[in-house]
Amino acid sequence: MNDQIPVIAIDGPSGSGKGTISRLLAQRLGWHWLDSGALYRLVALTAQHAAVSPDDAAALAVLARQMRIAFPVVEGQGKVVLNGEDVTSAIRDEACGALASRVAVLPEVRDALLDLQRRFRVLPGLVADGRDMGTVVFPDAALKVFLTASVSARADRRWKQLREQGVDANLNSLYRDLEQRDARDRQRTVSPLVCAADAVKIDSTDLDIDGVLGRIMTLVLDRGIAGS
Ligand SMILES: Nc1ncnc2c1ncn2[C@@H]1O[C@H](COP(=O)(O)OP(=O)(O)OP(=O)(O)O)[C@@H](O)[C@H]1O
Ligand SMILES: Nc1ccn([C@H]2C[C@H](O)[C@@H](COP(=O)(O)O)O2)c(=O)n1
Repeated sequence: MNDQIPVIAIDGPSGSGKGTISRLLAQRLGWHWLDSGALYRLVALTAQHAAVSPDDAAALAVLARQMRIAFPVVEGQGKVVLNGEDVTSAIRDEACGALASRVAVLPEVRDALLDLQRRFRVLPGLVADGRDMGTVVFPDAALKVFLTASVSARADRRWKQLREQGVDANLNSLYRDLEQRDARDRQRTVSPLVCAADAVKIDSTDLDIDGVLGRIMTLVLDRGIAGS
């Protein structure tokens, strides 16, 4: 039974910093990391490659179950490999994120990814980030964090992130995209983005990355979830 293996669930809206914080936290603890959003992005990319409609729930679920995924670390960089192809950059573009948000509303797709996500729970522990880590996938997580930030702060961060990658993005359209994505993630009927009743809410609007990480590490140590 792997329910003895500790999980820290970090949920929140797009751009709140879940991925950055979870990766750093997993590194700090020496635990595994699950970026569940990457799985939905991989379904979206697979659907695009196979010319499957984002509304064809049954076909998408079949694709989701057939995906061969690996997360190797190459020269210190985490990579995402889908059916033998390096798709690390391809899954990160805004169009793929928007399509992922669409396929993620489908219960058949969510169901197809459930066991896959739970298989990441291996010793010594797992930091899992997404929208429903604390509510659906790991409801028994030792610590649940709901990370938020204002839409303006998130749009600004995304704009800077894209600029660093050499992508010329428009701040207003990023703001609108985030609002749309938030609405879809919060309003879907299955596993909507909600703060679990037993989650600790952290608003990172006025906190830097070290500030957020420091707060979570304090919770981890106070609760005796990990040694250091
Ligand atoms: N507290 C913070 N202060 C400033 N910048 C931050 C903070 N947290 C994250 N960032 C930056 O914001 C950007 C978005 O963060 P990240 O990709 O981790 O968000 P996310 O919630 O995982 O988004 P998504 O759900 O869309 O994958 C990154 O460039 C990251 O470095
Ligand atoms: N546990 C999850 C993770 C992600 N999604 C959906 C919602 C997002 O719009 C999309 C991409 O996620 P991101 O990489 O931006 O974190 O996937 C979800 O529904 N449940």
